[in-house]
Amino acid sequence: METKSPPTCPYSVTVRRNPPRKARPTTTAKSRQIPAHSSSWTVPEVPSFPTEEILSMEVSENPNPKSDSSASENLRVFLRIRPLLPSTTLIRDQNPKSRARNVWPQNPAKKNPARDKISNKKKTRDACVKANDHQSVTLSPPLNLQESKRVKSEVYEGFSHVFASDSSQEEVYEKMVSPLVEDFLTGKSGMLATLGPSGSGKTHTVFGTPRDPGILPRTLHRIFKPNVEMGSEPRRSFSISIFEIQSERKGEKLFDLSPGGAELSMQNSTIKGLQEVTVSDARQAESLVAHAMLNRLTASTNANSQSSRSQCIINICSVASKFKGEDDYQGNNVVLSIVDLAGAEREKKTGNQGARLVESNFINNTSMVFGLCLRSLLEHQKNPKRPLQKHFQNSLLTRYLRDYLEGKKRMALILTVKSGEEDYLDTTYLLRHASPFMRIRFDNVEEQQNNKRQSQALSRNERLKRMKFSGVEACVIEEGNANEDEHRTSGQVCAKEDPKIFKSEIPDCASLESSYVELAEKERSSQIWQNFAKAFWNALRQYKEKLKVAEHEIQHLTENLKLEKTRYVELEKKLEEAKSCGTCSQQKSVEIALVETERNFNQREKLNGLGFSDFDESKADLCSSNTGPSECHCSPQKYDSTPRRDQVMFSKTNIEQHAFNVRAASESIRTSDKFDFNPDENQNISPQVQVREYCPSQWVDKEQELDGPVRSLVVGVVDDSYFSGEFSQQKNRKDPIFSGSGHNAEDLQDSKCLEMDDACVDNEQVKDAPVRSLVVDVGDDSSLSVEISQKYQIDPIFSGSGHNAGDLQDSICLETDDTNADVTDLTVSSSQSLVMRRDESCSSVELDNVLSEEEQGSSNLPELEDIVSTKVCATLDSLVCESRVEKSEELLDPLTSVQENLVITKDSEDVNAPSSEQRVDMPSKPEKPRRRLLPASSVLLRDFNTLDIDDKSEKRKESKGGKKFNADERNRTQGSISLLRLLNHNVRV
Ligand SMILES: Nc1ncnc2c1ncn2[C@@H]1O[C@H](COP(=O)(O)OP(=O)(O)OP(=O)(O)O)[C@@H](O)[C@H]1O
Repeated sequence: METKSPPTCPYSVTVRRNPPRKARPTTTAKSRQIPAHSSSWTVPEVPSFPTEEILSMEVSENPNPKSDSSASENLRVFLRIRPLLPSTTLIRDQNPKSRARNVWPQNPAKKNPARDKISNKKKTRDACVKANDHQSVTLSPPLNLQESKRVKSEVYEGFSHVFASDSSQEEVYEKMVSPLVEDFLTGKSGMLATLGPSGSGKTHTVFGTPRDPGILPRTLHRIFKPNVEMGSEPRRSFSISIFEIQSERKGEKLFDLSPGGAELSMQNSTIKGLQEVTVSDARQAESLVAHAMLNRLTASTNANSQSSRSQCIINICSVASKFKGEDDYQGNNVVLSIVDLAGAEREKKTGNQGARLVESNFINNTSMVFGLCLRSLLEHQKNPKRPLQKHFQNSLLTRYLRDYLEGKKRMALILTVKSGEEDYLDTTYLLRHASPFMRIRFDNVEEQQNNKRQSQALSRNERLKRMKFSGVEACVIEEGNANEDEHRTSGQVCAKEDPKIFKSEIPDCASLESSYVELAEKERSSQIWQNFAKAFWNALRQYKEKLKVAEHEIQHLTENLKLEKTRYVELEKKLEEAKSCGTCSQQKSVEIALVETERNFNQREKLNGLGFSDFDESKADLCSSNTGPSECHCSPQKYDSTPRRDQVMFSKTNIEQHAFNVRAASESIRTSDKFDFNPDENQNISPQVQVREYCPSQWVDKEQELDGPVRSLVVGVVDDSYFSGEFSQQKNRKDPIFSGSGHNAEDLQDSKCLEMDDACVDNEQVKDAPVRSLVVDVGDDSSLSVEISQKYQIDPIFSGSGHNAGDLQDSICLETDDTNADVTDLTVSSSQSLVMRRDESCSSVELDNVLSEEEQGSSNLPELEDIVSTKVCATLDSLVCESRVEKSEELLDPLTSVQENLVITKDSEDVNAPSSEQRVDMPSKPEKPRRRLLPASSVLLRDFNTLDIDDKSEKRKESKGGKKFNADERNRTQGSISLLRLLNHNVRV
């Protein structure tokens, strides 16, 4: 069978029970069985948890119903003070006739009647106990005790009522017995017991005299008194049973005091053989009582001429009667008991001997046990942990009165005391021990007695609540118990062979008591379950709040996780982009490595595989073929403002020295296809070696000092061919590495002139070389760096970096085989036209800070005050060297153009270049200005934005353009664009 699982509830609690028992097949269970073919079975609705009902319930703090003070009743304790009797009365009491029943030996106190008489007179004079009010008395010790033992007066209060010595029998009845009688008539059982020393008036209070009847005759009169209010005589019948418990040598025995009574026996608080004499009127009752009094054992003692020697119990039972077929529940099994106890005696005082002494011991023992039972009950009620002692087992009286002494039935006590000083000890002993009994409580005595009616009178709401928490079974059990109790009670009554009411009373009360106990337990369990449910609900509510908080935290963490994921994705994207640009980064890194390589001498050797001395032109040429792009890439690293600022400072500091800084950077060498940018080819660059062209006649070499490795460019002009070389030298190193011609700087400086045989490279080979860059590096301390790019030896482009002219003159050594020391007029046509003129003995360089109109618009270097950085398109046409113009024109391609940045110090307009002879002696000059020459690539990229490559190249191409270069026009343009893009991209990155 396919069953559907109930829908999951997020806040449901699964409770696993023990393995289920096999339930009995009931009709209801069978009706709920699901047929196998039923496919449309729906999940029964689970009743919701009765939270509202649980929370609306008010659980009492003390679930014990017995603690309800409203339903409890304290033991009523009355005190009656016997008046001081005149001496005559005492003497009369001591009449031997009246003491006929007393046994020998007589009271020894009788031996001196005169002394007793005197003492009695004294007693009548003083009273030790006086009633303060209706509830308290003052006990005053006699004078002798006050003086000797310093005993002080004591006040006892809290009594239900204190009957003074002058109180009447009627008053006692009305205030003490009448309420009990009324309760008895209304169906409430009760008991009244007298307790006091011998001769204190117990018997007098109970029975009285014919002239002044006691409480019993008055009760009987009250019971059989016609009820005027009801308008008709009550349909009741009462029975009276009177028996006594007297002592014997082996123990106690019971005697029925009713007429024809005999010795009785007791079994489980039930007296067998006790006659219950049904009386119909007060007269019959009084007759029965009088007969009992005659049969009661009394004796004359020194304390009382007619002292009671037994415990007398009178039970007035109300027999059930019917009102026209209806049961009168109020009259069923109601008993009013009156107990006249024998007074405790002091042997010293009574002088009892023999049988009297035995009786006295029995009386004292019974009184003591009675008191112990009440004390135990009191202590048990004070501290429930203390068990209720079973003192009742020590006497027949207490066994019979067990329910009363255990607080299960309501009772009252009347204490009788004698007010004489001689009775002070008896009085104080009684008050000290019996007055605390007034704190004994009788809880729900009436509910116990009317348990049946209470169970039937349970409200419907309470039944529903009990059904919820105790289940239907509990309610059924409860009802079953009630029925059982009812049947049990009725059965006991029916099975009772003895028609006496007293025998059936005790079991019935026991059943009611048991029912009450069960009910109390159920009530307590109900309270416990309510508390549990409330606590459980509070716990669930707290867990629910915690769960909400946890869910909120989880949601927050989830959102954070999403954000982190998005960030991760973005970072991945960026990483991919970076990877995609990895070539550029790699390119950049290569460029950085390149710069480092330039500054590292050893690195250079590794890259080239050549030392300076091992330089080979062919290899240099090969390297130059790979260095074309590298020249384009090394620039971004040095294309910053640092060189410019250095130039500014340099120019300022060298104004007086007529120095000018010329910085020429060949930015774009477009004379060859190899200058097309290809970043993948950067790894094999060799920027140190550049062979551009052979200078036809002169060498221009100089060492440059930088902060790091020094790059200097040596241009050798040999006849009709250029030799362009670049060597590197580290700072403070005198062994620069020359690349391109195989000559070191020292050789160049020392000789100032390179022999063609040594430096010259095969002219034809050079002409075929694709690299067309010529860099002229001039100056010892100050240098002029000129880079000339040329393709096919036509129209070299001059690019210079700022150095003073004097140094230029000193450093430049342009020698030609043909026209050595001829005056050379070098003119740089640029925005700041530089004209270097050189006479025969020396070269002179003139700087004209005049911007050409053609390039003024593209000039973009207004920042520096003393430095004008412009793009210079220098050709050998504009750079006129008189002595070799012709040769150079023959060699240079007019169409070749190089954009140069020329930074010129304004103050160095006129520079007298030293003669060649002076130049020979230049190393001997003590003072040399500092030289600072940046590499051509750095210069190139620093002023990158100022370049106007395309236009000028186009113009120059057009101006000098021959048909030969028209074919390469497209390539050059693309190369420039590629270079431009590359530089732009690197600058942004
Ligand atoms: N309130 C009273 N007014 C007048 N006389 C009283 C009062 N109480 C007691 N008496 C008298 O005191 C005497 C002793 O009383 P009673 O026999 O009742 O004492 P008791 O306590 O019963 O003594 P016991 O315990 O020995 O029987 C009786 O003669 C009685 O008449």
